[in-house]
Amino acid sequence: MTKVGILTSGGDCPGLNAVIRGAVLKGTTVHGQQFVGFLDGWRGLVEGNVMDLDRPTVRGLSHEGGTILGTSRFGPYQGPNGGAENIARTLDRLGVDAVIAIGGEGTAAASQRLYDEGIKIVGVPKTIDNDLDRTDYTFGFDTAVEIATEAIDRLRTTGNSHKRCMVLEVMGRGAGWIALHAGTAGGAHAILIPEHPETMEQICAWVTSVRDRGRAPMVVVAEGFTLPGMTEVYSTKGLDGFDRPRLGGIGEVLAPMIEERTGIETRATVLGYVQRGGVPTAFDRVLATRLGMAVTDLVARRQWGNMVALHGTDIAAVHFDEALVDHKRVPLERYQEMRVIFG
Ligand SMILES: Nc1ncnc2c1ncn2[C@@H]1O[C@H](COP(=O)(O)OP(=O)(O)O)[C@@H](O)[C@H]1O
Ligand SMILES: O=P(O)(O)OC[C@H]1O[C@](O)(COP(=O)(O)O)[C@@H](O)[C@@H]1O
Ligand SMILES: [Mg+2]
Repeated sequence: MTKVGILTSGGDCPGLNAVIRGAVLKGTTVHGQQFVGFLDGWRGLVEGNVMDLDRPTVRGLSHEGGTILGTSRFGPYQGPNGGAENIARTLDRLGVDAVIAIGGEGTAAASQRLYDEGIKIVGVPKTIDNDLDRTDYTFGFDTAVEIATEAIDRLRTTGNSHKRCMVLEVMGRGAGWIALHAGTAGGAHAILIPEHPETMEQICAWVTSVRDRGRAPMVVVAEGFTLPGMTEVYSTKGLDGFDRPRLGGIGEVLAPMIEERTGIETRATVLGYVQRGGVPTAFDRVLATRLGMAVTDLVARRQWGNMVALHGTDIAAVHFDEALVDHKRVPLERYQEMRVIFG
């Protein structure tokens, strides 16, 4: 019987538990596989820290946010027990034949490296920002868009009451998908994303034209947005575990600038981690469940070095290295499609 170890790595997002449940249910019933979970991402694999995963453990999990396995930004090459050789020994000791790594581009890069060094590993793509290439959507993104859209709807009523300009900052480090989708759904008057800088003059022109029609302007900005002339993303919170700037706060920077230049009272709201917490939407549960089920097929077929992906409505297999060539950013045409109705 094949024993499979599952781990969740990198930032969490709603749907991770549904992947775990999908994998355990299909893996045990269809492929006769047995499962354990590595605790806290790669750390559990490196340190050999596992929990059993069987049918009762995953009961009712698909609607639960977060990950029952825990996650971290610990890397598989970190520490005295890190590296492919040590990991192979640990897997041997635990009787684990294969690894399923659920994570984003960092996790996929680490998985690719381990695969190159002989570890039997497959993956499931995860990113709240929806910026992993070679998969149409990632689970968690739809939930984040839903939460951000509700925030826009709520900010709109208070903005209207006070005739204020409301700025909502959402996640999106290098890709503005959450801002674009939530801003579109919520009817924002301007959507600002990392891929396409806009000048302060243009932003204020949109805001002013909305006010001149007697409406309260709504601006949605992704945390990775930069104004022309800014050489770095806005960050005041130091670096994360992988030496990237911790983002957040560009909305608070823009609000007083808009107020000063337009004379319109402006308030900023940073949505932050609310976007990543709680119950996944039905769409995300379905996607996560299907990906979890499909990744057990990769194990059964011994398609090491691949991750599952959504292509249209089908689940496909994609090599880690193919998925890592590019980030999936918002194309200019896709942004311009909405930009024509800003203001
Ligand atoms: N190129 C790499 N080689 C080895 N390990 C990596 C690499 N990139 C990321 N990692 C490890 O994988 C962890 C997860 O990656 P990270 O980018 O934080 O999350 P995500 O998988 O969500 O993108 C990182 O904290 C790091 O320890
Ligand atoms: O504070 P943390 O956990 O590092 O996460 C914050 C960052 O992770 C993100 O949510 C993106 O992560 P993923 O795309 O890997 O899900 C960014 O939008 C945000 O800047
Ligand atoms: Mg990453």
